Amino acid sequence: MTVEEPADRDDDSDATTELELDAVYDAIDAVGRPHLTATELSRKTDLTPDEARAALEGIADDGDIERQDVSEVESVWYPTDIAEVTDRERVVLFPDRREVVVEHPDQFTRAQLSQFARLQDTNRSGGYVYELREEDIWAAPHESLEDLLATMRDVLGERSPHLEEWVTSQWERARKFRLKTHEDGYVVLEAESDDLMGNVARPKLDDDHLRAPISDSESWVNEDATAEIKRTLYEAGYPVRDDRDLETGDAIEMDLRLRLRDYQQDWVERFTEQGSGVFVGPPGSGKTVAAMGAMAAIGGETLILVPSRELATQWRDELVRHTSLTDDDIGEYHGGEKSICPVTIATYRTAGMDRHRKLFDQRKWGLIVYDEVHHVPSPIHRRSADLQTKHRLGLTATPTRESDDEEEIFTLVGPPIGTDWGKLFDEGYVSEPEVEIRLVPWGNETEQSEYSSTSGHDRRQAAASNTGKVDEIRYALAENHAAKALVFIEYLDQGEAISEAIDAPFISGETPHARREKLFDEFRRGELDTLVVSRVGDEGIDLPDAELAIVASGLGGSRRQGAQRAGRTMRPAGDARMVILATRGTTEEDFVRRQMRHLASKGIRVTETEAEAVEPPAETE
Ligand SMILES: Nc1ncnc2c1ncn2[C@@H]1O[C@H](COP(=O)(O)OP(=O)(O)OP(=O)(O)O)[C@@H](O)[C@H]1O
Repeated sequence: MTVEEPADRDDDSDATTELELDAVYDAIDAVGRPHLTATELSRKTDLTPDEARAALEGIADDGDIERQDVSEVESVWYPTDIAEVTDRERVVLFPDRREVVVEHPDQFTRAQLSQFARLQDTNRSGGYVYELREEDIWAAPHESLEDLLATMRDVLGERSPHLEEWVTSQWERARKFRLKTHEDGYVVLEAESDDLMGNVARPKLDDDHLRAPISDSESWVNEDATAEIKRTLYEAGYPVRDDRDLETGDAIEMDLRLRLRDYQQDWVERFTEQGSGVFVGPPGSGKTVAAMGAMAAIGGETLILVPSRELATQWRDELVRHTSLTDDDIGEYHGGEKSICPVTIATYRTAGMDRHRKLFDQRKWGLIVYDEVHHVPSPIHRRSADLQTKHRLGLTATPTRESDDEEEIFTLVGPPIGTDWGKLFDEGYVSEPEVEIRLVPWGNETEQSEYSSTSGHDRRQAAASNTGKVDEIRYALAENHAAKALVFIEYLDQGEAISEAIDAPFISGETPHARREKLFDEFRRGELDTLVVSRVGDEGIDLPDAELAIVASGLGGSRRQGAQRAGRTMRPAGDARMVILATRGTTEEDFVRRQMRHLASKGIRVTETEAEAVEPPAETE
């Protein structure tokens, strides 16, 4: 069969046309089966059949595709590694729904997407569905609209004028109002236009917020109501930029004793430029050290807010260890101690109490650091968000709270910085945990019928306490026999039972402080390789590092705990693994899947397996 060369073809044109391997994969996709003929390829490209055949031969010479003669005149061509086509990352955009479906996204793609979209769903065959919402664009950590659009085009692989128009309007919407300090020292709310001030701000804010108009687009505001003003306008769809010029406290001389990693240096630079922000990174990724870098860069009096006294002591130790500060420079302010110094560490609870409030409010802090900042929006801690400070820095691994007021954190404290977890995993600063959901059968019929006949909390507890999980725990421990393992449980009696079944100590909120620290130290020193822990391990207490976390029950009421527990195995040490047990066919299974979608949206690899009640593998020496 001869194929006429098209008349307009230049006679000495080279017949073997350069063809991208991707174009072959696209054509294979299009024909819908894992191979194609040269004729089919020419139909999907602008090549003649002869050119297509010559191009395929060229690619086959590189070893990327193989040829199979199927008749005298016809051959089929197929990828050497079929996975190259089936597991290839593919991005499909639905602009009208503002949805992005990604097949097999790689780590970096997921990290990029998490900067301007939220993961809505995943399916078992590696499909991820992301949605772009207003608040995602408002909170995007990019410095300019061009940077944000560049990231989007990089991920989407195409330009969508319709979508970009919407993103631009949302980006601009987040810059319609700002708070600033007038040269005479009072605080002003400035709108981009008279209409916005007249039709949006003034109707929604009252005399407690606005003292008096200064012009048609500016109002003098009540300094103590700035957090309220920001929240009210945010809820009206207008995030407020906070450019107030607040004094820093007395200068503090402070040097870091360790070199900041490049990404930490980048975080600190972006923070000092922006004036506020939240370092979002996996546990163990160096947020605390980066915060010390910010303290040294700002050089003003610093208030550090933490969720518990244990963490206050830990911060003091880390500051003395990593900086030139001495114990005398650092004060602690909580139930146990009341001293205010150039660097003061206090608990959220104390900072939220009226009788202590004036002490904090009368000081012009140069910097406030909110450690575990996902605490701030809850009622007790919201008050601390009003404290006068020039710079506001949040630290968190999980900017999501049960009530989903993630945006609150970024409104109250500042935009996210450093959400690209992909790079942190790639550079090995944090070992990416492998999170595995294991669906476990019931231990016996009685438990299953108990579950079916109960509801609410009892039903959840029945699924969580399924004794079928004990075998699976033994199996997981035996599979990872060398790893140091933490077994998380939700219910105390389940903890006792598992502790006995696997002969490992059980630590709960009822364990005396001294015994708890003793067991943690033995675990850290390797004298113990397995501990069973209750919610005491969620946060506030610095759990020892572990390579394996088994969540037998209680991913808790929130995604935060799920991520926090994943974080326990994320320390930059060896292969971090997290196994989550859920009783098959119960609400626990659905619940766990939802938790894991959140982790997957932050770039963590989540897989799912069916656990069969089998004998644990024999111990290998
Ligand atoms: N630039 C650095 N150079 C050397 N070690 C570092 C650096 N940054 C962090 N580390 C070490 O890595 C470990 C984790 O750091 P850090 O406590 O800052 O992480 P984190 O994100 O705050 O952890 P968590 O979320 O659990 O609080 C610490 O032992 C710290 O000393």
